[in-house]
Amino acid sequence: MNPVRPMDEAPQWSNGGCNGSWKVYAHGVSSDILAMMENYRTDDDIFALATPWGESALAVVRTSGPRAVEKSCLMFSRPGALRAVGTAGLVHGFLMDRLTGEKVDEVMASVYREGHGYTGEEAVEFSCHGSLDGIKRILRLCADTGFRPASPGEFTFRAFIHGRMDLTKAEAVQELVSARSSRARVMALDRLGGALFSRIEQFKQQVLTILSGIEVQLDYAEDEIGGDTGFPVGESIATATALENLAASWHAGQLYGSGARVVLAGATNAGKSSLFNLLLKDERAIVSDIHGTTRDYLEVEAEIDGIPVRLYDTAGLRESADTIEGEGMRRTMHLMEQADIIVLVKDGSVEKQSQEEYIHEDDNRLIVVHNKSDLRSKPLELSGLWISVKKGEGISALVEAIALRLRSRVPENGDEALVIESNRQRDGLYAAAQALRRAAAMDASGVPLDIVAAELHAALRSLGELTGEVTSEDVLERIFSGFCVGK
Ligand SMILES: Nc1nc2c(c(=O)[nH]1)N(C=O)[C@@H](CNc1ccc(C(=O)N[C@@H](CCC(=O)O)C(=O)O)cc1)CN2
Ligand SMILES: Nc1nc2c(ncn2[C@@H]2O[C@H](COP(=O)(O)OP(=O)(O)OP(=O)(O)O)[C@@H](O)[C@H]2O)c(=O)[nH]1
Ligand SMILES: [Mg+2]
Repeated sequence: MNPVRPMDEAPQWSNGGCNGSWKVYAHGVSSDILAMMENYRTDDDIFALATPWGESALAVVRTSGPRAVEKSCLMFSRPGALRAVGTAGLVHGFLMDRLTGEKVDEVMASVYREGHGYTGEEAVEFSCHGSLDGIKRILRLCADTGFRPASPGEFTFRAFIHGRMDLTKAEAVQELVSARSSRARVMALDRLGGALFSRIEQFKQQVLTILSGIEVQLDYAEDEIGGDTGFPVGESIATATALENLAASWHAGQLYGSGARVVLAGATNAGKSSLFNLLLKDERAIVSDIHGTTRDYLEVEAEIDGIPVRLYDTAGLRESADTIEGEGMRRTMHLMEQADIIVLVKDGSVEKQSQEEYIHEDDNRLIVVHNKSDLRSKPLELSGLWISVKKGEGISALVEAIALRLRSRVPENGDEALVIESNRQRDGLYAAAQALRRAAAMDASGVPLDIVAAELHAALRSLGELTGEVTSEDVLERIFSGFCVGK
């Protein structure tokens, strides 16, 4: 066994950040759904590091559960002061190891009583000094005191179970944490504030109105055959269209939330690495006049005109017998396959380009740029943009072209101001819209109203699943397991 362990190795009950996979097994829990859920229960007390695993000014260790205050008292120097807190309050004191009498850290404890705070159950948060060893010690103290390490998203899960938020708000919490652009953050904050929830409630009301109109007819006109059923086709189609518009906002949500892949590719020596450096305003990539300088690709997170992008500098494409260069080119081809935009950089100072056989110029993801315009007295009348990385010319036009191309891939979502990000929400909205369209089509072809009504119930169910009013354990597991531990 290697006795040397890196100081920053995450302790066993921390996943070292987001998207870890803790497995904690439930034994006998309250409601039906909870009983089915493997990793989440609400009858015990949980703890987690809520801040990143790393040295920091402060670190927050949070706890929650029916006996969180009582348990916290066991490891706090001023249990009386903790117990005396009303609905919520802040107490200064020391974390102590009861068994050894050891003073573990000086902290501020935030106390929330049942019915208050984020989770809506008893909770105590400790703001500690952010040293790695200190954090490790505090997490061990929590475990020794009888708290259980939280699963990903378990605090938010509890907030949902205790009715503090619906599923659209819970999803917004994680979308807010992982927002990669200010637009994505603002949109997530909007959803956290209930904008999406209210919109869905409005849709539900519309469907309910249609449904109640039908049910009146079902009750009173059972023996009437044929004729106008009075099904509101116009309203149904209008609601379906509005649902589809909101669903289509997913594309914008993805663009601003997850971003796009922009790959710089082309012949060797064209100036890809030079352009990469210029766009990042940082000498990240090696530049030289030797063909085949870049071999391993470079990858950097950037923002282009408010859109988060992952920018790649790749190995140049040319005929080469060098096996390492060949591997680099194979990786370039792979990145090009996955790209949202390929900026094809050509050396504008030479006639014959080596990349031509590797790239289909009719690919609609392609933006062609001719570099080194400074070496030509008059640029050739070629399609594509002319730039000079050396002189910094044409760069803003290129950036604009990239942003424009990315935005053009996002369909219009009517006058819908809301934007969604989650695939689940998109699918649910489309499902509801389809049910409404089916209902309208059925009515038009003379299908009996009670069968038409079943489609409207299906639409309501899809909408109810979005807020979590109707749910199943696997939906909940899927949503919360994608969260950070500690959120
Ligand atoms: N320390 C800390 N900061 C945090 C969180 C947290 O859990 N703890 N949050 C977690 O993500 C977010 C804030 N979410 C929260 C939501 C409600 C309440 C709360 O105590 N509500 C009061 C009502 C407040 C009011 O009336 O304005 C209550 O329930 O009594 C606290 C945090 C971001 N910052
Ligand atoms: N005159 C001129 N030279 C440039 C310009 N841009 C890049 N160069 C030069 O062209 C050479 C190749 O640049 P790189 O950025 O390394 O080219 P690359 O496309 O990354 O090449 P590989 O990594 O080999 O595929 C270097 O000597 C650069 O200084 C430009 O706009 N004008
Ligand atoms: Mg290069």
